[in-house]
Amino acid sequence: MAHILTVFGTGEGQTEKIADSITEEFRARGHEATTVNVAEIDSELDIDEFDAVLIGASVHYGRQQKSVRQWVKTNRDVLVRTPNGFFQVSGASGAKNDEGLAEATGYLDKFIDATNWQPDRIALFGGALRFSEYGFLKRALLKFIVRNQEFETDESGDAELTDWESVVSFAGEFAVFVEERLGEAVEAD
Ligand SMILES: Cc1cc2nc3c(=O)[nH]c(=O)nc-3n(C[C@H](O)[C@H](O)[C@H](O)COP(=O)(O)O)c2cc1C
Repeated sequence: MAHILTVFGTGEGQTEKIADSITEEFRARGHEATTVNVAEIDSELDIDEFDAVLIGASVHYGRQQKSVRQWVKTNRDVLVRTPNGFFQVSGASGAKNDEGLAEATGYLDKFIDATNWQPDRIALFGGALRFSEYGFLKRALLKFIVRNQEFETDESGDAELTDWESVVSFAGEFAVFVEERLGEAVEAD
């Protein structure tokens, strides 16, 4: 059994929902999982005590949370010698076309450049567009950002672009990668 740390940044909670789903899958596979919001992280948390580290961040105005970038930079030395992964949540990844993928990959490349960290495993997930919960300015800006995107909305005009099956399968693949790196065989339930 591995102890996997997941650290995530979130603006409106979608990345937390995704981190929770990943955590559930780690536990279902017999691993211990600790999941923390980077904004609430305990300064005493010692990442050396974990067997693997997964980082998650969402994209707002073209960038991931500064606090996530900062945390990665601070912990980079330990991170690179621990099995690690990164998942990014964005509106662009919810677009099922090449432009969306190119945009999401562009955000990721900037993150890798800024942190000087090349994650072992990477996933790009679509986020959620909760227009009904934003104020006027935020709603207008987000509508502009996703203007070329097609998506289905619910009765309040919101859209969840997250493919939950991909989230669970990434969690499973990451768990297997960690097991292999640790040379352990963990029996799935
Ligand atoms: C103010 C705002 C700005 C956003 N900017 C972008 C953006 O530049 N590119 C993009 O692909 N998605 C953008 N999004 C979509 C978010 O990535 C998406 O809503 C995601 O689910 C947010 O995750 P979170 O709730 O964990 O913060 C933006 C969303 C908001 C609310």
